[in-house]
Amino acid sequence: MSLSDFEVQIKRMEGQEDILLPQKMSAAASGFDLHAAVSEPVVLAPGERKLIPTGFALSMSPELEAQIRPRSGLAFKHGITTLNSPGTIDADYRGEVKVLLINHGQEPFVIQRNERIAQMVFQLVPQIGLREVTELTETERGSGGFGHTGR
Ligand SMILES: O=c1ccn([C@H]2C[C@H](O)[C@@H](COP(=O)(O)OP(=O)(O)OP(=O)(O)O)O2)c(=O)[nH]1
Ligand SMILES: [Mg+2]
Repeated sequence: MSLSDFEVQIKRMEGQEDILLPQKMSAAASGFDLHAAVSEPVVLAPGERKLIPTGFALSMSPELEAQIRPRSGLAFKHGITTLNSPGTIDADYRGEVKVLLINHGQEPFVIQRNERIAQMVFQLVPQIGLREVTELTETERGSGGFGHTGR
């Protein structure tokens, strides 16, 4: 199997010639790190959320999706995470990819242009057909959930 089984097209937004494109930081990293395409430094106050542009848009085949996930280092050190984690980039979305960051930390956090703010992981999406029925198959678990097997 080749190293790139799928080609995803990426297009810079206008005026973003200097923005770093998503980048894998190690050979087998699962995510491409995403860079902030802010025109000037952006401050996230404690508790504040902001939509941060990345400077690019994507085109991929319908069998794929991209997930926007937090970087654990930012989460651990600064309480910075993605609010809608994992964010969903639909295969047919052609707008700019954006990252919804929230500051769960105690200190203001400054985002600089081209800083790595999140990561993007591509996933296969099985094509599912939903079929309505009146009876579901029986299982041992049945409707037990939400901790019914204990803590
Ligand atoms: O973190 C994210 C999440 C979403 N999107 C873009 C791509 C995605 O395809 C689109 C819609 O996202 P989603 O389906 O999560 O949001 P929605 O509230 O259901 O909006 P819509 O009604 O447009 O589907 O917004 C991003 O750029 N970043
Ligand atoms: Mg949606």
